[in-house]
Amino acid sequence: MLTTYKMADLKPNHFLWRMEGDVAVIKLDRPDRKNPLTFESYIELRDTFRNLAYADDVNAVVIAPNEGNYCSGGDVHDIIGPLVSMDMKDLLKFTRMTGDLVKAMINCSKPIISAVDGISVGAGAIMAMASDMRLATPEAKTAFLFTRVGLAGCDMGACAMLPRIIGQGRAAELLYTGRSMSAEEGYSWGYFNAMSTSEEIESAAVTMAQRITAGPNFAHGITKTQLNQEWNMGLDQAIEAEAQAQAICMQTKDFERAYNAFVAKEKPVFEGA
Ligand SMILES: CC(C)(COP(=O)(O)OP(=O)(O)OC[C@H]1O[C@@H](n2cnc3c(N)ncnc32)[C@H](O)[C@@H]1OP(=O)(O)O)[C@@H](O)C(=O)NCCC(=O)NCCSC(=O)/C=C1/CC=CC=CO1
Repeated sequence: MLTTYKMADLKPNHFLWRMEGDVAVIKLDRPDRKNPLTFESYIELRDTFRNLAYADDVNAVVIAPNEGNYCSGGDVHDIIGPLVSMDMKDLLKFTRMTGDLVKAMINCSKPIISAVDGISVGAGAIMAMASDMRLATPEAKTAFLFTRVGLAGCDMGACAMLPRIIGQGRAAELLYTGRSMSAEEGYSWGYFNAMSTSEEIESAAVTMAQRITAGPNFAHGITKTQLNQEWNMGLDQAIEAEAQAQAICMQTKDFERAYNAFVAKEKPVFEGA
């Protein structure tokens, strides 16, 4: 039998988390350094997103800022420094591990919303980008600054994801120069879905997540899968994939509940299957 469990069973130690109803709110916990990622937090986030599919109590995730900043990327002292003297085998192990965090977020069947305040750079910017939706405060500064540390802009899927969100030319500029994208630019380019204040961004993201999780969560999982898998499909293949996916959704009780509620002129109550 497939094991099912709750968010608490995942026992994360390297980031903060709490539940807001069926929304898991997680945040990095190094506010004095603007919340960089350590080896441990990368791995724990990767494993958490991998396992969230089986957490019965979680229908969506919010990645929130901590003390005014989202994430300052890989920890320069604990991670970036040691990379300079690593051999190719270990470097590849590291870059694949960081890429696996993005894969885990994309493949996680629960919607992920990032609430971006203050600094969101390097791997932090990628984590926000790999989320389904993003909110920002006017203070949000987003930079894919790999080029500024002598590396290529194509890290953790950036060259695949960013052009799809903001367009090829804008993505090229940000990835070549490493310059900061302001919140205003990000909003006008469609990178950010909505704006909020520092005081309210976390609750705004939770409210947005709960508005989604009040809907048919099994079907939302299908939507997320198709949104991400159809990148690589031609239209014929996408339409067939959606035909199969929708036929599966039509077998759920949630679909029947929505139909019955419509006929009875009532609001449907979804149960996630
Ligand atoms: C732009 C900054 C993030 C913020 O600038 P500013 O607002 O002026 O704040 P500071 O005074 O610089 O920072 C406050 C303190 O935090 C420390 N700090 C900031 N970022 C980090 C970090 N990433 N790691 C460790 N510590 C950090 C900073 O040193 C200050 O501490 P003290 O008060 O003790 O001096 C700016 O800080 C900045 O540019 N930071 C570095 C950002 C960076 O280079 N991140 C890594 C990019 S690469 C990456 O994310 C991931 C990968 C993974 C995969 C493959 C390859 C490479 O990298």
